[in-house]
Amino acid sequence: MQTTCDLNPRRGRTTTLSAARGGSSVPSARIGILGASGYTGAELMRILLQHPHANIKYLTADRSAGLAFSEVFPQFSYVKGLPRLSKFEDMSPEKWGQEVDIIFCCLPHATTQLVIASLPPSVKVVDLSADFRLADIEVYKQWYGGEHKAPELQKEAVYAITEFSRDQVKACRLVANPGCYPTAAQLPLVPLLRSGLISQEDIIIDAKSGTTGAGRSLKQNILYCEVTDGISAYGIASHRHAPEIEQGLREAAGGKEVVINFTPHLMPMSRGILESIYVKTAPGKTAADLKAHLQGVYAQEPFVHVLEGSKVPETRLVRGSNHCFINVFADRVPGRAIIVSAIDNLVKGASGQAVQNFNVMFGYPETTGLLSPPMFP
Ligand SMILES: NC(=O)C1=CN([C@@H]2O[C@H](COP(=O)(O)OP(=O)(O)OC[C@H]3O[C@@H](n4cnc5c(N)ncnc54)[C@H](OP(=O)(O)O)[C@@H]3O)[C@@H](O)[C@H]2O)C=CC1
Ligand SMILES: CC(=O)N[C@@H](CCC(=O)OP(=O)(O)O)C(=O)O
Repeated sequence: MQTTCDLNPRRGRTTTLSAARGGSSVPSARIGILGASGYTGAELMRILLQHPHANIKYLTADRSAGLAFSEVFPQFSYVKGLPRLSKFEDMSPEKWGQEVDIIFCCLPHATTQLVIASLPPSVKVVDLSADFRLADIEVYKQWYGGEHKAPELQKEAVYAITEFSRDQVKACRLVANPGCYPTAAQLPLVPLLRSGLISQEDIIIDAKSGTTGAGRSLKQNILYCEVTDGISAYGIASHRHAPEIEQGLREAAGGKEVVINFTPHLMPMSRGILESIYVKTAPGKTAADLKAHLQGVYAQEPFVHVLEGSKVPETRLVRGSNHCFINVFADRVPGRAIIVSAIDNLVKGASGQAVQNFNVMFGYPETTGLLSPPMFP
């Protein structure tokens, strides 16, 4: 059992563990968070403040640069050991690039590539934006509307849903953390395509998200009055997560082309992603076969759970946790199955998975800092 956990971001490079763990010292990682004043930044702070090997050195912001940490995040003001007056810095890697072992990039896409390219090569990176997710920079240009500014770095980036990529993550410098919708879709679909239990054709993903998915900056479409008491589809047939999901599914299908129908919806809730996914089963296979396969694949996984019986995954059951809940149901239509997948967009869909990847990169137990149970209701 751990007995001491110093939450002070300015602390030294080692964390003392208890005698029960052999009295050893495990090196802490010196961390910078770029874009720390947004939603994924706040969620990273919430997780890393409970992480025994996280030594948070720098937090950057744009509009909030120069503001006190406690002013932007009053919720953390009374966490023991946090200096209340520490301020958000501006983005000047030359000031701090030498003093961190890892940065988490929580910046809007297209703002990260040059920043990461300017860092010393010894600094590891987990990028939460979409800047390094698409392996083909032409596809990036088509969906993100501009040339990729760090094509060489793109080649070394590892797209990492942790459960599928541990060996590559261990060895890499730059992790492209997946998007929230793609995480909820690929966790059930990748094993099913790899095993040939479903067809790569006719995959329909009907997705719903809470408004934190859109970030913390002011936007008319996420104002309370625009979102409450209703549901709206957006990005119809044009959402940039479609090519990201297809990239992962194509690899799982052994390179065969996979084209999905993907429609996201905005829901009047702060957190959560729910996806109802419609698939065609392979000849002779049933929904029960799909479920049994996923149960086998995820039996030992700490964060991915195939629910028992006909229990239905819900966003409120995973809220605030790094868990993904999945279940598979037989459709009324012969030869088809319905998969339901739920995550918290800010945790398994962003900052939780980022910390899971960080743990793998630095050789810490993968669940470190991530074992808080879901908040309910
Ligand atoms: N929200 C979610 O559920 C998910 C988000 N992501 C991705 O993670 C990244 C962060 O998302 P999120 O936290 O929601 O976004 P927010 O809008 O909440 O936060 C963005 C952060 O970046 C800073 N920032 C904005 N523009 C610039 C700029 N030009 N230069 C430097 N800093 C800047 C902001 O500073 P300030 O506030 O001070 O202006 C803020 O700290 C995005 O790429 C997003 O697509 C990925 C998965 C899920
Ligand atoms: C509700 C909402 O607006 N969600 C965001 C997705 C958030 C996410 O995962 O996105 P990135 O690919 O930007 O990292 C969107 O649809 O653009």
